[in-house]
Amino acid sequence: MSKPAFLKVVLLGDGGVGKSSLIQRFVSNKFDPSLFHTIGVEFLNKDLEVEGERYTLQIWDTAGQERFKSLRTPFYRGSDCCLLTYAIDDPQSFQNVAMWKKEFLYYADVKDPDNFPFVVLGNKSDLLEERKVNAEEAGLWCEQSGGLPYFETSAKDAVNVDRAFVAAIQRVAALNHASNNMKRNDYPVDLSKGSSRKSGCCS
Ligand SMILES: Nc1nc2c(ncn2[C@@H]2O[C@H](COP(=O)(O)OP(=O)(O)OP(=O)(O)O)[C@@H](O)[C@H]2O)c(=O)[nH]1
Repeated sequence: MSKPAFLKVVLLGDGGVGKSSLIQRFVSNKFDPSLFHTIGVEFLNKDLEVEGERYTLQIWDTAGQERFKSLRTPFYRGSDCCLLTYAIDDPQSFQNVAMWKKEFLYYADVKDPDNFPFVVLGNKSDLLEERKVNAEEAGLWCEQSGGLPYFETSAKDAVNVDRAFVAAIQRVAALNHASNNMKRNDYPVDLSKGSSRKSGCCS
């Protein structure tokens, strides 16, 4: 059996939007309402299978508070995907999603920023009464930012958390598949170049 593919996943977003809680829900299926702010960065691993492929995810939880910026940014490099998180009861955290995307792209130094697999999460969807960011507005922003997948999640009630992580993996897989296809599509072109060179040389 082939080894699982290793993917580094990083969660970014303002302090208190629920990044640690989402990871805890996804990895351990638990919710701890007394979680305290993350200091710096931490990571957890999770193995799972998506569409017949095995993956080991290394999920990086970062501290969203501004004072921890210099501690978290060195860990963005080498990420395969990034979950940009806000809380639906916190409009400032939604405004800051663009800033988080920019910060990630600046420090992660990715090859193809326009096609990097981001997924956007509007967390705390259980707080319906306190909602201040509507789903349409968030969906529109994602659409205008290159068609980023968007999920409203609740780490508390276990809503859409698995789906969001799986969507992130599928996005990475689709992009890898597209680039492999591109390499395969290049192949006949190279061959034909080779054969024309060859014929040039020998005629
Ligand atoms: N109602 C509700 N509360 C949540 C949810 N997710 C997290 N919380 C609460 O929000 C608070 C902050 O959650 P954390 O997971 O620590 O947030 P964080 O984004 O990791 O915060 P930093 O470590 O400071 O960056 C905690 O009190 C959580 O219990 C959710 O889906 N619904």
